[in-house]
Amino acid sequence: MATDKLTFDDPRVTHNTFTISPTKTYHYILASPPNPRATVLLIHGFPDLAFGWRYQVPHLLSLNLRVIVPDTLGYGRSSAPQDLASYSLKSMSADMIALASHVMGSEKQPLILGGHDWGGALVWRLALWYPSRVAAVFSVCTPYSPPDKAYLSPEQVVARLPNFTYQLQLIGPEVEAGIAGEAATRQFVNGMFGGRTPDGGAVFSTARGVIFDNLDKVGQSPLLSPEEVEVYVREYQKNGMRGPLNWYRTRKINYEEELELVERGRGRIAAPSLFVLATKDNALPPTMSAGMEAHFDRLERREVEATHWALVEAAAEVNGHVGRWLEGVLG
Ligand SMILES: O=C(NCCCc1ccccc1)N[C@H]1CC[C@H](OCc2c(F)cccc2F)CC1
Repeated sequence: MATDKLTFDDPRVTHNTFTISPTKTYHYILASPPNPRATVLLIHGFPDLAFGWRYQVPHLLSLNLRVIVPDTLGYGRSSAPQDLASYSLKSMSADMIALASHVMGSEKQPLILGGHDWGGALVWRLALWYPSRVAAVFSVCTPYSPPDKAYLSPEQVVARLPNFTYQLQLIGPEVEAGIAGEAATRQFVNGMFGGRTPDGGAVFSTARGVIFDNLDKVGQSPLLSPEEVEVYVREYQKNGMRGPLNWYRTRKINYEEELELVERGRGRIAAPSLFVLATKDNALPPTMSAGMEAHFDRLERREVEATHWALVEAAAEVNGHVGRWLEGVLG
């Protein structure tokens, strides 16, 4: 099926803001059918935006679902607070529940969570922190990993998972300083979304992170139209890269906050869950999800032939898997 996608100012959606505190406002896209049977909250990853779910929103609308899609903390038209603690998964889980409660009001309809990449890591933690609020949860690309019983530094994680080596660069000052302003952001977006240099060079690799020498030679992304690249460039001007990169700087805070879950023996997800694996995602390779079903009561696993950008590259397949799974969940 030809996969319909939203434009940024699509008439089928509204753009809204929700203020949590004086320093924390979220911008979110809302798509509401007349009598929705459930609400889906979609959480994007790095380096993305609410706009990153543009191929999924029309399909979910067609299933008579209301869809809430925020720019997550640090991104787009949402706030990028200075304090690192605001970017912990526990803190952002509370923000997402507050946003969903605000939109759903007193309605007692099911809340379904969907995440991609870092948004996948967040929806798994939301299911742990708010089990009574979450009717079902799906993640594209990001497997579930239970809260750590012992602290592992980023360096120790990389020793175990070499595919995360790029995170050592993202935690540091280089990308925050080097990807600023329209030109560098345009090169970064084209490169992160598959653009290559004339001799086929990449702008990013999991082993090296951002390859700055290739930035000014990168061509057009094969996954985004030039107009879509300009959406990312425009939306990234307000906050820059500090907010997005802060998600990589909260390992210690996440560990300390999540000890509470370990102590209460809450590392298991009871809600109906779906994991959609991307066979060519070299940041989150298939090996990482081995054995994750041990932590679930009801996990469905599917896979799509795609790189990290499965939401775009395999939009119809992702929509098909999520749609069929939702029909089973909603009955
Ligand atoms: O860094 C991320 N995405 C950027 C990908 C950039 C890219 C663009 C284009 C092509 C390839 C790559 N994602 C994060 C998402 C959360 C993950 O942390 C949670 C976690 C663990 F810590 C341990 C075990 C499993 C687990 F999911 C860590 C990677």
